[in-house]
Amino acid sequence: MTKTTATMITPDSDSASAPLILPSLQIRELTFRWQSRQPALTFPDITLDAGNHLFLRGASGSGKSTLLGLLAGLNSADNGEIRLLGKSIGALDPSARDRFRADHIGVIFQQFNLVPYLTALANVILPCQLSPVRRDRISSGTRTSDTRAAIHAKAKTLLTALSIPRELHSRKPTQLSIGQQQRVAAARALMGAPELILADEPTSALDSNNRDRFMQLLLEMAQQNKTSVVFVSHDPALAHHFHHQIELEQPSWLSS
Ligand SMILES: Nc1ncnc2c1ncn2[C@@H]1O[C@H](COP(=O)(O)OP(=O)(O)OP(=O)(O)O)[C@@H](O)[C@H]1O
Repeated sequence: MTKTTATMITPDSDSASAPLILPSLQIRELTFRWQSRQPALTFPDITLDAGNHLFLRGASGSGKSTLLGLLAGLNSADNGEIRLLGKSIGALDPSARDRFRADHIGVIFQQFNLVPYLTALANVILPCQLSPVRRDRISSGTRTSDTRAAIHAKAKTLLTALSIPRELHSRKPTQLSIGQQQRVAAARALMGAPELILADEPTSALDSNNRDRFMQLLLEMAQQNKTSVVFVSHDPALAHHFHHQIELEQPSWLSS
């Protein structure tokens, strides 16, 4: 594991010398201001290669969730650039950004954001209903011509691999424990093998045994899919699971 504060930015994807495998994530000179009178949050330059896993930590208020929101395209940067899979997301209009997120990014939120009226299985299938790209990745990787059956089978396999037994697949999220809800959220993020998973403190409600087991399962499955992971937590005990780590510094106006 290396502690990374900044790495080299690779050439523009549009140029003739662009590498065949683009980094999952490139950030350059990024700043964001929640309110016009508030000083800007500034973020280190980062390059994360495809399939690598990055642990993003820092004190409360250092901007971890803000950065994840910028990467997910939920907010737009004031300055600087974010490239995901070689594409500058600031150049996309809001609907193209939503489409890009649905096709290429799995998100695990702090509160999991499972749809309460859908079963665990239906929650996991959801990304394939929102994205033909993720749907096609599953149907092209199977021998059956029945896409719906292939998607259901994949969702069940993922849930089972994440230790959600079959008898719980038809339960609604409120009928599951916090740890089970979290693993359903992880299965949903992994569905259709997105190139990047963004996870915001999904282990904060777990004891240390369940936390370590969850980390192992999530990162093993991401590795199988060659999915990059950016994982936010304030807990340094998780750092050893990752290829790289970055610590965000608390803004001086918060520490004074
Ligand atoms: N919606 C918002 N409106 C205004 N300011 C905000 C908003 N969200 C966050 N901030 C401010 O931006 C800064 C960074 O917040 P952020 O939530 O990104 O930090 P964090 O590192 O994720 O913190 P924590 O570990 O406590 O979750 C903080 O000073 C916070 O008060």
